[in-house]
Amino acid sequence: MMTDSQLKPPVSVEKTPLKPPAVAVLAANSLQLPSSSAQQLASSGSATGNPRNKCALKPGYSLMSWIRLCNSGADLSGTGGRVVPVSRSELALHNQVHDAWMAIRGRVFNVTRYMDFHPGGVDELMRGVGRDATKLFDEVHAWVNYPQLLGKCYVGPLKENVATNVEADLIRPPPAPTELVPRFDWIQQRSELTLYFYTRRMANPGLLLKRKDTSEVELELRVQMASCWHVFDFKLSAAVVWPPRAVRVGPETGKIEVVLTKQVAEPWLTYGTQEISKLNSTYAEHLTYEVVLCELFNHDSFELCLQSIKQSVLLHLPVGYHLDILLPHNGELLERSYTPVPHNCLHSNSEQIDADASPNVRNEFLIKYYEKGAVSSQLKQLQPGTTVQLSLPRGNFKLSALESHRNILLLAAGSGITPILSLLRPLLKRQTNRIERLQLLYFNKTQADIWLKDKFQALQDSDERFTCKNILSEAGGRISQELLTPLFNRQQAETFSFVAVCGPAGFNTAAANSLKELQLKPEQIHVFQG
Ligand code: HEM
Repeated sequence: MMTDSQLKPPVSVEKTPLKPPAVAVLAANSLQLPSSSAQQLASSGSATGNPRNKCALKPGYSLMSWIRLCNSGADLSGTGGRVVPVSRSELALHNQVHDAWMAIRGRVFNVTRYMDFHPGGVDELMRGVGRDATKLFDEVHAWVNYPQLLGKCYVGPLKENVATNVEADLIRPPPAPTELVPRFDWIQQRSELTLYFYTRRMANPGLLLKRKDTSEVELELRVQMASCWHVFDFKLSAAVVWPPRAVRVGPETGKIEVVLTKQVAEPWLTYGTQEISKLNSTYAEHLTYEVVLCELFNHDSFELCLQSIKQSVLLHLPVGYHLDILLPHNGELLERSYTPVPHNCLHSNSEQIDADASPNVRNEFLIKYYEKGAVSSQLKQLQPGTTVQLSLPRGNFKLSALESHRNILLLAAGSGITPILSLLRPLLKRQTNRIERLQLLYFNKTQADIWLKDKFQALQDSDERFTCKNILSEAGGRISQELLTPLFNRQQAETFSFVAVCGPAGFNTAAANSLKELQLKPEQIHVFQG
């Protein structure tokens, strides 16, 4: 009898070879793993704990042993810690198993000591030595976090790249391919089917998952990358339970994982079939949602919870994106943009601003109402069961723009906190170029106006990198250059190098002007327009 762990998709059904879902989960400066994953990985030898690892590593060559070696002070680059620019002809000389260098994205690594630790095996790694292996590396596993794994093996820049800023090169995302179609993969266990989609690092993808009618085998899955949607129409081999058991979208890894429960627990020969198509940025669609909850949150705001009709749609927004809520009223269509608050932020028992992998069949909003506000005053009166329309997620926020920044300042005013809120978790969880300091200045009129005060306090208590300071206009606090100047002390190494701003138009303009006066460049500022 087959056990779950023995069930693997037959390779023949795939056009491309099956590759594992993989991203190295490593802390930035030193190679470290959270202890639970470290234990898990120590036994699997895979950078991700992925059980489908192809190559059995020799005893003593697990990921943990590699981390230990990296932290041992051994000279893994062979240059005694010096950074040495390397010409192509020099690189070509290091093409032996006992003397192996490899260039990836203009940076040369000495991979000699990594050979036996490489989960794909020595022969595979040897395919890239003595040359620029960027293309090959990306073809096999673009998601692997090589700067971190090979940090101690860095020899120097490839000479034609010497003129570039090497440090920036370390953290710069790979150039975006003009047309990147997410790569699909799948694995199964007796009772589960997991679909994987790989976009690219820092792609910050969005996801829309739709059950077709009430079908248990037909699913439409759309991956949003910037303004383009890649559509995967699935006809599964057999019925699955709706909604999925878990959905994980990695803004940083670019990996999407959808775990479906099979209605009948048995091995499948294949996942089924799929057709791929593309929708361009002009594509507009409205999704019908119903109100499940609409109740006061504080003296001038309310909470609105929307769920897709028959729970047939699951929506994960790219970080920093928003939706338009559309509401018919007196023959007109009222329309206003709102950013949902992170999943579980309002209703989890925990004080944490956090989310889990439970599928997002609901979207929750915190909305400030204005007595004379055409949209908010109408939305506030919605009764459970009423339907509204939601647009597809929109936005121009680029998570990758923050990748090279470790000290980030967030300026939010009033309800402008919602897009800022969506950044907290992805930034604090970022593995590459780990955040050092994330400071939120939250501007409100009075104490009573502050949203989610306890959650911010809890986050501050649990993560020393995060601080939240409330600034009240009733106490004379307001956005100004004087207020911001002390935060930009260029003598300090950890001065803020990126600022995200969201508030009413006047606040945004004042913040942007002050930041310009403080010599921040436009690429160091993102203003979410309210
Ligand atoms: C450029 C030449 C390379 C080739 C041809 C290559 C090939 C492979 C192959 C075939 C696998 C198994 C993946 C699969 O089963 O589909 C693999 C896994 C892996 N490789 Fe490489 N590799 C190369 C370079 C590197 C480098 C430079 C690193 C260092 C960071 C690396 C790190 C990894 C990791 C961490 C895995 C395991 C991924 C997982 O946990 O699922 N590889 N490689």
